[in-house]
Amino acid sequence: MTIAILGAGAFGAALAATLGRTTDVVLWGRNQTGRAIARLPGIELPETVTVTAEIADTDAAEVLLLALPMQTLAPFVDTHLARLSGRRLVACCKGVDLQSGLGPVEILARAGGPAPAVLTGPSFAADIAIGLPTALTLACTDDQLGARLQGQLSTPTLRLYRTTDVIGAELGGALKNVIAIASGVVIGAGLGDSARAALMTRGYAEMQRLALAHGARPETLAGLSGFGDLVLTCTSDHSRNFRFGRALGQGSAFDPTTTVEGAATARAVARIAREEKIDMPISTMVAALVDGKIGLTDAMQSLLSRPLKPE
Ligand SMILES: NC(=O)C1=CN([C@@H]2O[C@H](COP(=O)(O)OP(=O)(O)OC[C@H]3O[C@@H](n4cnc5c(N)ncnc54)[C@H](OP(=O)(O)O)[C@@H]3O)[C@@H](O)[C@H]2O)C=CC1
Ligand SMILES: O=C(CO)COP(=O)(O)O
Repeated sequence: MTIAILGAGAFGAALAATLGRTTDVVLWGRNQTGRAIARLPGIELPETVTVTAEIADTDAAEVLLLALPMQTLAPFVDTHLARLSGRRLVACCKGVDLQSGLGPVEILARAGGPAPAVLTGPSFAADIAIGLPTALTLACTDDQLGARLQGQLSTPTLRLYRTTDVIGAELGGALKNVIAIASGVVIGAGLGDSARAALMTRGYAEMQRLALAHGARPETLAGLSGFGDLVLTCTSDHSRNFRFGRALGQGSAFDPTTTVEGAATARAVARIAREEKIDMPISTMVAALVDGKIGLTDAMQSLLSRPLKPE
């Protein structure tokens, strides 16, 4: 069996590194030259991994993993619709499309074919790539197909759990990035670990509020793709979303070429919350902060002065 990975960034390359230990992999990057991965330096890919900039090299693969930043997924699918049509597709991105408000699986469904899946959960690319133990969620509405993918995409160090709750898995992965930015802001502004714990907990409450309103199951939010990834991303310096938030909190500069999924997702979530009248104060505040519509002091004041209420 051959697995193709579209997107030779950090996550795509990490998946290639681990999957290449048990199967043949084609890793495609639009600007890729040679085998070194610019966004995951120092990783040597196994010989079983073919690295290419020619997308036609992915045409024979049985499964296609799309490891692209969320806001590039819809234009990518539209551009390559004929090539993706009818294929077995797995989204490996976290976020909500700003233009449509859709998650990655609904976007992949435009290509027709078998039910698309999403692979999400707590994992840093660098950990996966060097074979540290990692557990992720594979969500697919078709459980038979999900079971097959679970087997095909698990490796001795990458353990996949399976669910049919695609909405829950997608929204957990998308929303935790927004809360991770907020956690970074709290730490960057010197507000302390207690404030971060409060924010993570209330952030989790609002993740559940939105996800359950969209039909997600509570146990999915409590699992790897929700709570698990929230904990990892809000507490680790390895997270780009956390570091971006910390820079905001410190008032320092941040490299604009870094992928920070939570920024656009915060805007999308703030709009959905407004339209659907769902109370999402932290995500709404992150969107306003990211867009420079509110300052840090006012944002904190606004969160702390909300009416007291039952937990
Ligand atoms: N990194 C991680 O630890 C993890 C990441 N993820 C998720 O994986 C997804 C991808 O992130 P990640 O790999 O880290 O991001 P990176 O920034 O490391 O890489 C993004 C890759 O996407 C490519 N790309 C961007 N736009 C396009 C486009 N329009 N067409 C084709 N290729 C494009 C970039 O190519 P170029 O370099 O040419 O711009 C780059 O190779 C995100 O949703 C992220 O949340 C999930 C779990 C872990
Ligand atoms: O999703 C991730 C960990 O599960 C990676 O987090 P960042 O995108 O914040 O680096």
